Amino acid sequence: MFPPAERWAEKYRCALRGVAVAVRGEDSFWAHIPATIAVAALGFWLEVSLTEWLLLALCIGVVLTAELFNTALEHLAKAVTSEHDEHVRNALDVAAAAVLAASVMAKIVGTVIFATRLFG
Ligand SMILES: Nc1ncnc2c1ncn2[C@@H]1O[C@H](COP(=O)(O)OP(=O)(O)OP(=O)(O)O)[C@@H](O)[C@H]1O
Repeated sequence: MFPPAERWAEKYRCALRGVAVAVRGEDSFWAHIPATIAVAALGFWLEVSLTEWLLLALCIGVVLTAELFNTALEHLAKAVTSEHDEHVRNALDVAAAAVLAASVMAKIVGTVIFATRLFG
């Protein structure tokens, strides 16, 4: 059955709390802010098309989503053990690799869009 409205409200409250936890506790989250501002500024300056805006927004969303999952795993890892554990290490490194992969892909898409506008 479809959850009642109060359950949805609770789900959204938890999700928004998750955003607050990630933004407050995670330095690397803030590293994406200058890049996001630079992308938006370049987008306005170079007057990118609607499709290009959507692609850029998708890239930013994917990077931030990967960062949220990475932060979630870091919290879980801290709860599981404070000892050195190779499985925890692998899980955290793979999560960090996901952020790296999303960031590299976003940089490629952004560079192609802006370079095409500048030199195309
Ligand atoms: N319990 C553990 N066992 C083994 N390796 C670990 C463990 N905790 C962390 N590591 C290693 O340290 C790396 C960094 O861990 P983590 O991301 O939790 O710390 P951090 O440097 O504080 O990161 P951030 O600044 O993003 O919070 C991990 O990618 C992993 O390789």
